[in-house]
Amino acid sequence: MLLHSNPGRPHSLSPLQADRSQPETESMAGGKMRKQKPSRGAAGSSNHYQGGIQFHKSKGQHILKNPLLVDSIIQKAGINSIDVILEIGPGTGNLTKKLLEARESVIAVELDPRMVLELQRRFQGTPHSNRLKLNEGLL
Ligand SMILES: C[S@@+](CC[C@H](N)C(=O)[O-])C[C@H]1O[C@@H](n2cnc3c(N)ncnc32)[C@H](O)[C@@H]1O
Repeated sequence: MLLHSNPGRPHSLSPLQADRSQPETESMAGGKMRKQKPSRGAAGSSNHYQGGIQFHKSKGQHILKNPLLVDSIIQKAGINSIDVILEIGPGTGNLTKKLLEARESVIAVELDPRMVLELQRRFQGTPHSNRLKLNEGLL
């Protein structure tokens, strides 16, 4: 979910909702995608993998695959460079990356420590890292 601080126009947009119109998603994180056979968890929810991370649908871990969809989310959110974005659940950071490239300041809160690690790996030492505040936790 994406929230941004535009005083005149409070707005939220859920990538999860946007994603449902797309086929099953699973790619595009920092490295190359390794395709593996999906498995079924004990609760019956299917999981899938990307770059060695197993995603849990029960936690809403549907990763944005299509860069055009990411662009469209950013465009529809109507954000601009003076906004501070609160991104709830950045996952592996595909949307985060585009936001940072668009010179946005991002506060990202992610409940899954594995994703937090992936985000740290992905953004640490990049030119954008000073505009990203990463927090592990539940919102
Ligand atoms: C749809 S995925 C993120 C997709 C991501 N935006 C992308 O660009 O690929 C949702 C993420 O939100 C996290 N999440 C779910 N509920 C949360 C909560 N209440 N607080 C923080 N993170 C949460 C999940 O662990 C998951 O990584």
